[in-house]
Amino acid sequence: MVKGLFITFEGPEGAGKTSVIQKLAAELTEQEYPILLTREPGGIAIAEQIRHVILDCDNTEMDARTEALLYAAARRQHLVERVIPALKENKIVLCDRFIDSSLAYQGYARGIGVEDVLSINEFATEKMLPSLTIYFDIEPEAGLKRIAANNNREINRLDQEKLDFHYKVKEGYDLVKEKYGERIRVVDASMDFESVCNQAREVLISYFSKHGF
Ligand SMILES: Nc1ncnc2c1ncn2[C@@H]1O[C@H](COP(=O)(O)OP(=O)(O)OP(=O)(O)O)[C@@H](O)[C@H]1O
Ligand SMILES: Cc1cn([C@H]2C[C@H](O)[C@@H](COP(=O)(O)O)O2)c(=O)[nH]c1=O
Repeated sequence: MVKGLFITFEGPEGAGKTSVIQKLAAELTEQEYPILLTREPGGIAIAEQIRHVILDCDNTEMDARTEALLYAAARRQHLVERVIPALKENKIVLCDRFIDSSLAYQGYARGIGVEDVLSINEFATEKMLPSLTIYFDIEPEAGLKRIAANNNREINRLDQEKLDFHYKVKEGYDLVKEKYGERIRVVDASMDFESVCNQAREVLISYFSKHGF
């Protein structure tokens, strides 16, 4: 039986998801919450290899459906190998991106269709969804500026898409928020780092206490 909490973090490029989750995961672990921090695509060896194929290839001509299938394949392996076993051990799994990224990026921004991308992902996940998603809300240009200002961050194939694409990603997320509003909480990610951490921490702690943690 699956017992823990499965919580995901979503948003456009450079919204601050990774930085905020890393800080909060360290704090919450210190406070003895049973946290597992992981990411998509990746988190385990096979999925990290798939990440490399999707994001680090020189081939800018990767077919949109191939891309969608690769994300779904990485998701499947990560779910069965890492997420589900941790949930069975009653852990709180914090995952940097999940299915909503596929719906926004591949389904909407690439133009494959949100319903088609949902359907291959339902096959991959056997319809498993997170119970809570924290959405980092920021204008695409502001997020991209943050990435450009950080010389240490790798720039991947999707970061390099035109600004238009990133605006479509945001529109895709708007559809996702309409469709799954009951599990999605929005934080204002345009604020300074400490304020964004405070907003996300508040959502998490109140969710944990409502769910027996
Ligand atoms: N609130 C903030 N204000 C200013 N800069 C920030 C803020 N949060 C994060 N940053 C910086 O912005 C950059 C992008 O942050 P981060 O990698 O955490 O974003 P992300 O949402 O995980 O991006 P991506 O999904 O594209 O990997 C980093 O250089 C980080 O230090
Ligand atoms: C899970 C997932 C991710 N993406 C995109 C979003 C980002 O451009 C990269 C992941 O890089 P990050 O630095 O770890 O955020 O992949 C996507 O298009 N579809 C997905 O399902």
